[in-house]
Amino acid sequence: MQQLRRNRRLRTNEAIRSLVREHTITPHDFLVPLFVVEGKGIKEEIPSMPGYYRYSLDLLTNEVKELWSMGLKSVLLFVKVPDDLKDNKGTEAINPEGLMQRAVKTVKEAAPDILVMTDVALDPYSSYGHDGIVEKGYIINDETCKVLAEMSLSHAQAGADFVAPSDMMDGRILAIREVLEKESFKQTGIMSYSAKYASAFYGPFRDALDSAPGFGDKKTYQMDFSNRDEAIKETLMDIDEGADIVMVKPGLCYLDIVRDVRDAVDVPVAVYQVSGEYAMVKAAAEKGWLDHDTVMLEQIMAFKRAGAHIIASYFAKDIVKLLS
Ligand SMILES: NCC(=O)CCC(=O)O
Ligand SMILES: [Mg+2]
Repeated sequence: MQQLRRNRRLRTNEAIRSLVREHTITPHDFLVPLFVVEGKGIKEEIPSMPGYYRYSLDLLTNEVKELWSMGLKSVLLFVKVPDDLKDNKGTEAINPEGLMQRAVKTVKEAAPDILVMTDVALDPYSSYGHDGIVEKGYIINDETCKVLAEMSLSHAQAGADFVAPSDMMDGRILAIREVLEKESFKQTGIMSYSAKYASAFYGPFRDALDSAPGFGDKKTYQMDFSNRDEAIKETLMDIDEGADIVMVKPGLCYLDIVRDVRDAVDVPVAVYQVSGEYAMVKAAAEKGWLDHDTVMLEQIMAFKRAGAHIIASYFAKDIVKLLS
């Protein structure tokens, strides 16, 4: 029989390949994580994240302007808190003059139309390096939610457009939503880290913020990486509690979860390509074992294919430079 269908006709050259391409990457896909420190004139490279930096507020301004000029219109802020300001309750997290609150204002001054999201979790503020208040070695849930709600309100008052709770306490989305509604921050959004797994891929990030847990691990609140169905339960509960955007984290090992969530929900889905994923590519490329740019592109495209609407990635600038 004569062969009538030949799939390779659609791969003949770049023109036809681009004509039939199912997914594309644009600067609008990205949420750019930014690490902020106290001080002046600081742009320090994170040792386990080559090419990624912590900025003091004065230098953050230039970075934000550059992102904006590249078409990167959304940032996600993290702060590195000095040790002497850490305690069990994360008191510094709700200081209206705290580093996060000042960072929000700095970013908005540098680029007034940029979308500012703030990390909401106690770990950078916790003397134990945990995402909640510790009592007898256990991270207590409901008391922690109250602090997270106060913290979210404080970020909204500083000008944050979205708060992004990354802690995995039960019921924190509802606690945050109620406080924001009551205090007339009805327009402030919540991007929930809904399905966040207890992962060793967060290692370099904990170096970046000096936020590694001082005892134990995070398995009593973050998800077990053996579980798939549980991600849907977590995600649907957060949507019921008022989450505007949901997230799966980490990224590459969890593409099945990204697709499951995308098929199950009617809100935008974000994925977080975490520090360890970034570090692996950088390290292999440095050794000459992988081609940095094509591997980076292939991974980012995998997130789009899996169904992510939003990609939080340390590669955002690299990608935009490569595509332009
Ligand atoms: N809440 C942020 C993290 O837990 C870690 C992110 C990363 O490893 O990039
Ligand atoms: Mg949950």
